[in-house]
Amino acid sequence: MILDELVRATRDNMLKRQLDVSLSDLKAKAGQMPVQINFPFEEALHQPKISVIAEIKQASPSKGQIIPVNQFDYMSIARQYEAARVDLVSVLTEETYFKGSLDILKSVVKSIDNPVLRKDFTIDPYMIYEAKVAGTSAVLLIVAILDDVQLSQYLHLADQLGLSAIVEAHTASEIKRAIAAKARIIGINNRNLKDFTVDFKNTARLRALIPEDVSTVSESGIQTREDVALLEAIGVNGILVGEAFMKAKDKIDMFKILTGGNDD
Ligand SMILES: O=P(O)(O)OC[C@@H](O)[C@@H](O)c1c[nH]c2ccccc12
Repeated sequence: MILDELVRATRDNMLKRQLDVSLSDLKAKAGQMPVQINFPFEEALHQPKISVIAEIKQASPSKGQIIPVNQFDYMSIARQYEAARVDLVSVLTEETYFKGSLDILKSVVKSIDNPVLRKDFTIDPYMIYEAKVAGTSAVLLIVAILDDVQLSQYLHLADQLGLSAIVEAHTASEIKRAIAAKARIIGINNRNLKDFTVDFKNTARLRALIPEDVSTVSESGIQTREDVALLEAIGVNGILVGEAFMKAKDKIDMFKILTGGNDD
C-alpha cells in the first residue's frame, strides 16, 4: 500500500535529519520561540466565507512532477499566493515522493505573512518540533497512520507549542477517531490514498458526522468553481487546493475563479 511506503520513506528521511539535529536541540530552540496563543491558523478558518488554503508542491505520488522543476520557484509562488490574498498556505515537506523539504518551508514562512501549514506524514514528535522551529502555525496529523494514543499525544504537543493541527480523515471511522481525540480542525481528504480516486460525495457524507464546533477543511481534487460551489453548499470552513494553483499561470486569477470573484 502506498501509505505504508510513504511512512517508511518519511521515517528514513527523519532518521537522517536526526543525525544533524537532535530532538533535544530542537526542544531547546522551540523553547526560545514565542507560543502563538491566538492560533492564527484556526482564526483564519473562522470566517463567514470559505477560507482558501493554497498549497506549494512540485510533485506527488499520484501526479508525478506537477510542474517542471525549473518553474518551481517557491518563493515567487508564495508571494503570488499572498498577493492573491489566499487565507492560508500549505507547504509539502515530504522529500522522496513530493520532493519537498524543510528548507522550502522555512523560506516560505520567512517571505509571507500568512499562517503556514507543514504538510507531511507526521509520525513522530520530532517532526512537530521541526514544524515549530520552522515558524509554522500548523501541522497535519493523518488518522490512518497513527494510533489513538499517538493522535491525542501529538494533538496535545501541538497545542502546547501553539500549533494548530489539521486531523485528516477519509472514512467514517477515522472521523470518529479524530473527534474522540478532540481535533479542532478535521480535514476530509476527497482523495482515497489507496487508489487515488477523488469523490466529493464521500465528503458530503462525512461532513454530516462532524459537530458544528469543529472546523472542517475539504482537501484534494478541487479544480473548478463548480467544485467549490458544491463544497460551499455542503458547508465547510476551508478548502485545500494544490494542483489547480500550481498549474495556474496566474494565481490571482485562479483564486478569483475558485471563489467566484469575491475577494473580501
Ligand atoms: O493537489 P490537490 O489535489 O489540490 O490536493 C492538495 C492536498 O489536499 C493534497 O496534497 C493532500 C491531502 N492530504 C495529503 C496528505 C499528505 C500529502 C498530500 C496531501
